[in-house]
Amino acid sequence: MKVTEHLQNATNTLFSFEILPPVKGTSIQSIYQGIDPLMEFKPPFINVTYHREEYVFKERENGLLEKITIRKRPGTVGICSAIMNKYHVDAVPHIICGGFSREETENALMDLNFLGIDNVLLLRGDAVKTEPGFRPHKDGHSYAADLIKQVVDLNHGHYLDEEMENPVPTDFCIGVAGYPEKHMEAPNLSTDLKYLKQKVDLGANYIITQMFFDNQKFFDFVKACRAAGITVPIIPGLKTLTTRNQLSILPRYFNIDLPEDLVSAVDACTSAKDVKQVGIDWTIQQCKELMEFGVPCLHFYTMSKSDATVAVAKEIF
Ligand SMILES: NC(=O)C1=CN([C@@H]2O[C@H](COP(=O)(O)OP(=O)(O)OC[C@H]3O[C@@H](n4cnc5c(N)ncnc54)[C@H](O)[C@@H]3O)[C@@H](O)[C@H]2O)C=CC1
Ligand SMILES: Nc1nc(=O)c2c([nH]1)NC[C@@H]1CN(c3ccc(C(=O)N[C@@H](CCC(=O)O)C(=O)O)cc3)CN21
Repeated sequence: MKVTEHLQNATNTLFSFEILPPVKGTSIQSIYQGIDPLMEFKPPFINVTYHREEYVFKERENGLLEKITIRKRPGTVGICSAIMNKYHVDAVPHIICGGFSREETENALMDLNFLGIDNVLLLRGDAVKTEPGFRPHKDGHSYAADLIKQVVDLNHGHYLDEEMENPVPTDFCIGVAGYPEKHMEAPNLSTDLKYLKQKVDLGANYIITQMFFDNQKFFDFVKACRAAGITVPIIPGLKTLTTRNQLSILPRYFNIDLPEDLVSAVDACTSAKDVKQVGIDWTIQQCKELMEFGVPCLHFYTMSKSDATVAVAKEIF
């Protein structure tokens, strides 16, 4: 079932979460271990991130370094299928532009279609860590908007090969990312919002936001979206702060601010356990306010570690 149908049918705030494929060489059990403890909160859908190739440098016998391209975390399509089979909930694969040609993307979409997966979250993807900025694949897309066009085309039965006879159209429900504190590369929030509106106008059915720790930022964002004519559901994305290091990691990776009260509460902690509890309590408070605001769903970035999200969900759902 489509995410938008889950949202329409819901009588209460929904719970959903996101996992990432484990590194190559790990068993599927490691995924189930991250999901099992969260199933009691009845997620109607689970997101699975998509990962492009990365570069590693291996030293050769002659001492020179060899640049090798690997995909550390393949398997999104297979994991989505496994999740749907095992838990009977919907899986939402992320599809990214970076690192993939249009043809490779179409092939992944075919597999999803054959597997009965009718949801996708369409993203541009991050820059490769060793590169200064995002570089599109030579036969791929530069922006999430272009990927949306490709999926909408397929939904209308238009494949890359225009000469196909009577191709069967797909029927994907399309999610996209939104940034309450603007995307790190956007010159300002209103320009970012203009591109978000473009994604919705092209066919995105709902928005999931980047994590934020100050609910006011989310409330203002929803208001700005509505004022800009964006009418689709907006799902808040939440991450529980679990370590002191994240005070500097999260702002740097995700271009977000951490509220002063949260930072002082973490500063006052004397153990790692205390820090985690502060993070959990903060997310619980965020969830309560967001529910009061009337969000359709609370989406958790668990990144396959379920314990903090379990602690939050126990208080909320
Ligand atoms: N790996 C994952 O599963 C997830 C990744 N992300 C990350 O979110 C980031 C960006 O993805 P999206 O939001 O989908 O990208 P996007 O293509 O919507 O936007 C990327 C940037 O380009 C700008 N932009 C958009 N359209 C433009 C246009 N037509 N002309 C000029 N500028 C334009 C935006 O303002 C933004 O700064 C990436 O860093 C992605 O990896 C977000 C959520 C999950
Ligand atoms: N720009 C961007 N890229 C992403 O891949 C991404 C987003 N935003 N926002 C939504 C989700 C949330 N994502 C993530 C990714 C990692 C952590 C995380 O907890 N990272 C570790 C540090 C990782 C490291 O050191 O490599 C942490 O301890 O916070 C959280 C959310 C992935 N997604």
